[in-house]
Amino acid sequence: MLFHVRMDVNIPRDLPADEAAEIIAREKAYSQALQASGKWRHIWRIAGEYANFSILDVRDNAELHEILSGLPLFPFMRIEVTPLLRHPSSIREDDR
Ligand SMILES: O=C(O)C[C@H]1C=CC(=O)O1
Repeated sequence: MLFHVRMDVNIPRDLPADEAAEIIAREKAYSQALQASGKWRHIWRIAGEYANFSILDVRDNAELHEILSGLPLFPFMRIEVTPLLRHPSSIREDDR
């Protein structure tokens, strides 16, 4: 199942810089492992914002929730999820 996910990050200003850097480093490793697995198909920075648009390809809603709630930055994120399905005019056979 494909999902479009928007993640907006808001790290509190009073979080010590070294703690923030450590969380961001864990977030990067977590995201890159999921990208390598194929579950996190795309990630794009939204220009001018500390936010991204991502496409996740997961088994079901429960797996999506597990992945998103496991993000190291999850406590500092606002997340919006939009379910996707193949468009009848799509020529991409791998869209599903
Ligand atoms: O920077 C972001 O958009 C937040 C987050 C999502 C993946 C990642 O590596 O960082």
